[in-house]
Amino acid sequence: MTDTSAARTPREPAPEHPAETTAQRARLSWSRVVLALGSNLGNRLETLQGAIDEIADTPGVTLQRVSPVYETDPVGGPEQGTYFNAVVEVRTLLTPDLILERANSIEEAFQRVRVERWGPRTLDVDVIWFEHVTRDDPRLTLPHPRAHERSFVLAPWYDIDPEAELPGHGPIADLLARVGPAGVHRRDDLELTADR
Ligand SMILES: Nc1ncnc2c1ncn2[C@@H]1O[C@H](COP(=O)(O)OP(=O)(O)OP(=O)(O)O)[C@@H](O)[C@H]1O
Ligand SMILES: Nc1nc2c(c(=O)[nH]1)N=C(CO)CN2
Repeated sequence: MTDTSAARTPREPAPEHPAETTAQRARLSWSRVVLALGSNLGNRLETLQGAIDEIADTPGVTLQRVSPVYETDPVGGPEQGTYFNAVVEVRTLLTPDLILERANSIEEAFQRVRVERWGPRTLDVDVIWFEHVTRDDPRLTLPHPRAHERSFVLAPWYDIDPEAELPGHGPIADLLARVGPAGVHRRDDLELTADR
């Protein structure tokens, strides 16, 4: 197929920046994205709320939905304390790479230190699903390569979007039924808020 993105017809508006192509401008549309948050060190609830506030403060990102909090048994890694997990849905103008960059910088703001794989952490922010995007890149795999088998992701996600589907794996309702409810407990006595 011929790439006609650089060819402009006389009726097409001039780019705002001389180097900006039609294709680049077309990318400025809102995408839905699901992010998963986890914490098992320090004040877990305060950390999750702080991360949500940072996400909401990100230019080009609007927070749509925040899940209930789940207390969950650690999966993998060394012996460690239980996690608080939650999921948020946002809409964004940012690219997947920029969303990952932002997720990593929010982790760093909460003194996340990478010591060992699946080890305890103050904050983990994973990109679970990015509308219309699948990719195999190890720096950013979409959807998240382990989301389909993680009840600590599926249970809170199901609460805010029971119809959601994971590309390549099917409806999250089916995935959640498959992994079962063991090790995840909804903490209805705790709340995260979208509007602070
Ligand atoms: N969808 C994704 N979301 C977040 N990080 C990803 C994703 N796909 C690939 N990565 C890469 O995975 C690397 C390790 O991420 P991280 O340290 O958060 O792993 P983890 O939380 O310990 O384990 P897991 O990847 O199983 O959730 C990151 O440097 C990141 O570049
Ligand atoms: N319960 C629970 N277990 C985990 C979690 C997590 O967020 N919750 N995150 C991990 C790496 O992303 C590994 N194991």
